[in-house]
Amino acid sequence: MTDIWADLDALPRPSLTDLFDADADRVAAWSADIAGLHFDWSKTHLDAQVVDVFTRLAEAQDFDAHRDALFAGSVVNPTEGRAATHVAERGEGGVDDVRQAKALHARMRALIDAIEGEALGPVRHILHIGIGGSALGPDLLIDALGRDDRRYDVAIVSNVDGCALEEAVKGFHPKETLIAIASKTFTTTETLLNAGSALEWLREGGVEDPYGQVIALTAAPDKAIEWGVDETRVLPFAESVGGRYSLWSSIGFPAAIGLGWDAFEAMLEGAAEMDRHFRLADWAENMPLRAAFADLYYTQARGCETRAVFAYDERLRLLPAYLQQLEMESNGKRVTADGKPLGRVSAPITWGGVGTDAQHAVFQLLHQGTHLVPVEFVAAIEPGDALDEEHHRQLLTNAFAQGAALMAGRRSDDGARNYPGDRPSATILMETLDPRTLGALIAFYEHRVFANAVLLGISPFDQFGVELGKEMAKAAGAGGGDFDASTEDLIRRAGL
Ligand SMILES: O=P(O)(O)OC[C@H]1O[C@](O)(CO)[C@@H](O)[C@@H]1O
Repeated sequence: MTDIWADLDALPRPSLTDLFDADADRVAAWSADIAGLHFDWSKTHLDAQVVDVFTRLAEAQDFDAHRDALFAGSVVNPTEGRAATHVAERGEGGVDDVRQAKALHARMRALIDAIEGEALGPVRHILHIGIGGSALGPDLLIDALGRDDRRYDVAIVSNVDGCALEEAVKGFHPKETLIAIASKTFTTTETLLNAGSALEWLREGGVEDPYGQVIALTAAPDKAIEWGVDETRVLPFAESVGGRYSLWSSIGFPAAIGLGWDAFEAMLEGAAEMDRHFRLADWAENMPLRAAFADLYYTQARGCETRAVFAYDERLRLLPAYLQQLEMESNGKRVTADGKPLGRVSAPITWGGVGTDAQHAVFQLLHQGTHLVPVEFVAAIEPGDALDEEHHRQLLTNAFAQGAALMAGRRSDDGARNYPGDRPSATILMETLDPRTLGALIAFYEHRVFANAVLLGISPFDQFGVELGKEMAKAAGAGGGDFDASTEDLIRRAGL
């Protein structure tokens, strides 16, 4: 293994323009079309030699066995001793997991039918309360796909800051609002506090039986029932579906009801198509694996501490936030799956924004700063707007021009006007942004995270790093805890 990393460091470092000059077919060689998505990794520094080193790493890390285990529903989360069955939600996992996921989807659909049939009274607004993986996925789906023809007003509340809940219910009528409490564990303090306050809002709005307007989306049905949700309105999902991988399960309820069941199913099908690609494609053509090679090349060989994702599509403005949790909570680890020090850097910091806005804010650093930041552009060929086509033309030309400028740079004797160039970017171009393609896109990112984890020997499906802060917040809230002088002073000043 040591040899592999040493070999990586010893590789020659041709510039991007050298790589293009040396291979007339570079674009075709480093591009792929999968599930309605075009992936162009040609403006990265991947070449045959880099891939060769990482192929040896994949062999040394038994990549195929890990991937098979993921799709078989075997234990791939060793620290918690469980499988990760998000692929089964798309029909691509072990037989029993797929059967269970289908049954639970059927239950979700039946409840949606009942809600649409007004079995729970008239519903016009859906208030989804959850945080992290129980909010970011549904939020992304609804924001991206439900701009024009949302069947219900859907608001997603996560922050414990009461301003978030107050804002969310503005314009909602309590008697026509359904509350969906989304929490895998049903113990998350922010979610339960928001849920309690939402019930109070219903009560104050004249709803006689507020619990009658509440459903739960959870892997802990007993806890939801204990909290007061009627058993018939609990939509369970499997414990083995990780929070940040859960939008395919009942956590996706707001998308399934807000966009319609057909859209939800199309999203699952798009993800399944990407699953099949990841499971079956040879390493040389396997896009999530290839992207992971590039990710690792930049973090391990080029010292990149961050990577930036820019959606050149307003509908995907929540994508960077979604990816932050997916990538950083999964692979932001300092030990290997068996608890030994990693001895290397792990996941880069994911950040980003929306184009073209970001060009006028952060691109200065990308073009001329001292940090090397691999950039990713995500765009759709078909416009989402009905305005003059000049809008979309400018949107796409800007995205493509940024990639070109990062790579080519421009020499000048005037340092301030010199663009060094040779800065990498990758582009994902969708034919059209629809449920199927978005499902495939998200599944691509999931598998890329998994491939990165396997190559580094990390366990991507736990998140112990978030526990300590939660415990200390609880202690502080309960007036206990043994804090440092600074924290004690802040607590005192805030009158807590
Ligand atoms: O769905 P839950 O159990 O409320 O947890 C919410 C989020 O909290 C985390 O555990 C991190 O704090 C995430 O992994 C999860 O998505």
